[in-house]
Amino acid sequence: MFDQEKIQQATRLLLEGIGEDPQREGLLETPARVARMYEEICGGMNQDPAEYLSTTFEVSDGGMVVERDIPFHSLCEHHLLPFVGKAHIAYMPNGRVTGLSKLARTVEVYARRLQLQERLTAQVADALMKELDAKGALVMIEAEHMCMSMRGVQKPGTQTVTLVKRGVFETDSQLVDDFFRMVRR
Ligand SMILES: Nc1nc2c(ncn2[C@@H]2O[C@H](COP(=O)(O)OP(=O)(O)OP(=O)(O)O)[C@@H](O)[C@H]2O)c(=O)[nH]1
Ligand SMILES: [Zn+2]
Repeated sequence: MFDQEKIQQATRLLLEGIGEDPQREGLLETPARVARMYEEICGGMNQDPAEYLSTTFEVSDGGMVVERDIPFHSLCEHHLLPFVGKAHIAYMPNGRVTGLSKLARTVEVYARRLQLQERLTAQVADALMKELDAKGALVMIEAEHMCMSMRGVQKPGTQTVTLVKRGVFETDSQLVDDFFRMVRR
């Protein structure tokens, strides 16, 4: 359950911790804004992708489906800073396909949580396998982590690329080559 009051208290403490005065005019509403913001950007925590992926349509001869360049933002669980990028999804249907928007919605469900990029990538692939009973799924995510850009090692522009293959994509390298051609144009 999302606790708006706790986030507000924590935000006031955070402001004090960095030497700010939570009572100054510009900051008075900040705890409430931050609480609303977290409820929004962590809104995937109470969602299950099955809710979306249950919308399916029959196909008799379904080839690979690729949705590329799905923009997303998530929060790294180590620093609570955003990581931002694009997800590319492929799956091999098993008699049924889902609605195109549902692939992007599945990314949203898992991105709107505290995450590791590797886990996000695997969770999307596993959801497609389970909920669509797909013959295979492949998810590639490219993202820039603000915790590497704004602080710490300070390497803005660095892209982290993660890839998870399930089912037929684990054994059929031709399919994986096709995916890369489709994603890279
Ligand atoms: N594998 C993985 N690591 C991540 C992700 N997001 C952030 N990290 C890393 O998590 C690590 C945490 O390392 P720590 O040494 O515990 O924390 P830190 O002292 O803040 O690390 P630096 O970022 O190197 O300053 C860092 O190397 C981050 O780059 C992610 O999605 N996946
Ligand atoms: Zn981080």
